[in-house]
Amino acid sequence: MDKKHAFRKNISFYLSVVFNVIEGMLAGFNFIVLYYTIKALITEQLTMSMLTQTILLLGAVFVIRLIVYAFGYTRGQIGGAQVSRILRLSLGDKMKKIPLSSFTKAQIGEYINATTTSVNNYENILTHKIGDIIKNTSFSLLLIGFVATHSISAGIVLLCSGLLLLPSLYLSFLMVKKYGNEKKNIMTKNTSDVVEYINGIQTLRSFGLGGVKNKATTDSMKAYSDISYVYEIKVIPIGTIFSILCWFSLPIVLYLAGHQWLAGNLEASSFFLISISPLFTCKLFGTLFIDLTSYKNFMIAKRQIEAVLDAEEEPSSDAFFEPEQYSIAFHNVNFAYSQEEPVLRDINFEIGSSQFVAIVGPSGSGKSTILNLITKYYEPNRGDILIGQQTIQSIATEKVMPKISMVDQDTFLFNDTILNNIRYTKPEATKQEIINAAKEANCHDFIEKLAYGYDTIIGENGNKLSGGERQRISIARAILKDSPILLLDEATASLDIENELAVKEAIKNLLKKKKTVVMIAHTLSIIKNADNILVVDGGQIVEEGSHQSLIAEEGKYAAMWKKEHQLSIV
Ligand SMILES: Nc1ncnc2c1ncn2[C@@H]1O[C@H](COP(=O)(O)OP(=O)(O)OP(=O)(O)O)[C@@H](O)[C@H]1O
Repeated sequence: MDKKHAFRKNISFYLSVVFNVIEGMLAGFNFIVLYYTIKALITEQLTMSMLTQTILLLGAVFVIRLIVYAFGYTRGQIGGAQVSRILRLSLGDKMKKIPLSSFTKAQIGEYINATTTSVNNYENILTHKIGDIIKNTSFSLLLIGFVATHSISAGIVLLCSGLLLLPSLYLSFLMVKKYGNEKKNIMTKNTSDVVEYINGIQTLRSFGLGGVKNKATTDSMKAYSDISYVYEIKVIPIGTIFSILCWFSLPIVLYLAGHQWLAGNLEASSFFLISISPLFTCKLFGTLFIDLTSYKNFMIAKRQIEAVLDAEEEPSSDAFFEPEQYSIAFHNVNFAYSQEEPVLRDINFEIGSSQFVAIVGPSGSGKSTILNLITKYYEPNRGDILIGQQTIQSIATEKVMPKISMVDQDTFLFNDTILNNIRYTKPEATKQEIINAAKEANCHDFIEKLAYGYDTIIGENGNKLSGGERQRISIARAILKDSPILLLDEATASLDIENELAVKEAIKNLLKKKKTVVMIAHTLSIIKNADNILVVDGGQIVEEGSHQSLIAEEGKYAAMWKKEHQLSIV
């Protein structure tokens, strides 16, 4: 869906504009009726029947106005809701196309604000602000026009007081541009910080950094309240000065109308009408100033939505991807998360279809990055990655991902039942298939012991489960998905002995399946039988071979093996 279509207004919106103009006119009509009643009173022509007719007329206008208001309001609400629905769908659609590498901490705040606050604000412009602005403008113009038919000079004064809106709005728009944008940026950062804070609340509390001591979040909240204060401080004086200047129209109009009346050029009823008109116009102009400033402010929301809709998309491709076999190859692959720091340098390896290859190496050496490139979370800066002899850079992520199962260190679980969490990778799976996968993943027994078994809701990101249990659920997902490539990031070192053994057993069951397996191993005993072991250090493959050959080589791998065994003896 293109950007133009996402913001396109609909017939309901335009109808609400028409109804708002009519409502503004009808509000002015009351004023005119009042004028003729007063005129009849002053000229002593007011009779009971005339008064009754006037009241009936006002009653009828009131009912018509009520109907027009109801229609205008409902149309405006429906129109606005339809636009924001299309906007939300467009944003959701866009999110699917944005490369995963763009979901950085800063961008997350931007995306959350764009899809929530900004869409709400933009909807508010359509459903309330535009209608109010149109209504008040048409009422003001009708009033000024009516006054001008009795006294041109008074009409000009009222018009001039209205025109004071132009310089005032120019100044307030400058403030909105300066501080409104800054406010938006701070709010975006604030959202990112709050998301990070909530995600890390357990860790923060364990270090006693929960409340006010969490400086980053507190600072960002303070920065937001500071900028909001500065913004108000800058805009309020402009509105106040405008109001004061606008109210000068009252004595001037009084003087002009009085002068005309004394000279016998104005009827008493017209004098009365003209003298009270500034009371209405000043109120209307004040409201217009506030509404137009808010309108400008809300337009920042529109730009924030536009920025997300304009974000660079992953290159799409119609290329076919159904390889006959699932070998994986890296040819001279170079990669850096940021330009200054290369993470992988000239990586070359071949993994035959259905082979089991392990990657080992020190922390930060680039092991997970290799998996991130196979899953297309990131694209290499140089070199080629091939699956089944097809270069995957030219293939859409959604075509590659179904061929890969990933068992990561950070298992993401939904706040749903265990059954649904496992089923996630194969929505059509039967309960029996899920139970079989859970048995192979070594989690059936602990699930059965839970009060509601497979129907147990596991909490936000599975927080009711232990680390080992979460990992086994993730393995069950991979078993159920049954894709030809399996990427594993084994992280059993942080588990207690019971969980470590259970996870290792589950991994062994997973490895029995005939798949192309790439496994990052943090403990070496589990990969002794791998077809090939890649030893990564400083973003390069420094050794490669079977367990026996690497031990015989007496290099890095042999040293790691020795250390692990010394540790296990201790
Ligand atoms: N998203 C990222 N943005 C920027 N730098 C990153 C990102 N992810 C990893 N890095 C950096 O890239 C380097 C390699 O990280 P990687 O996670 O691939 O190492 P690893 O060998 O898997 O480490 P570990 O065994 O500790 O998981 C590290 O210096 C790390 O700080």
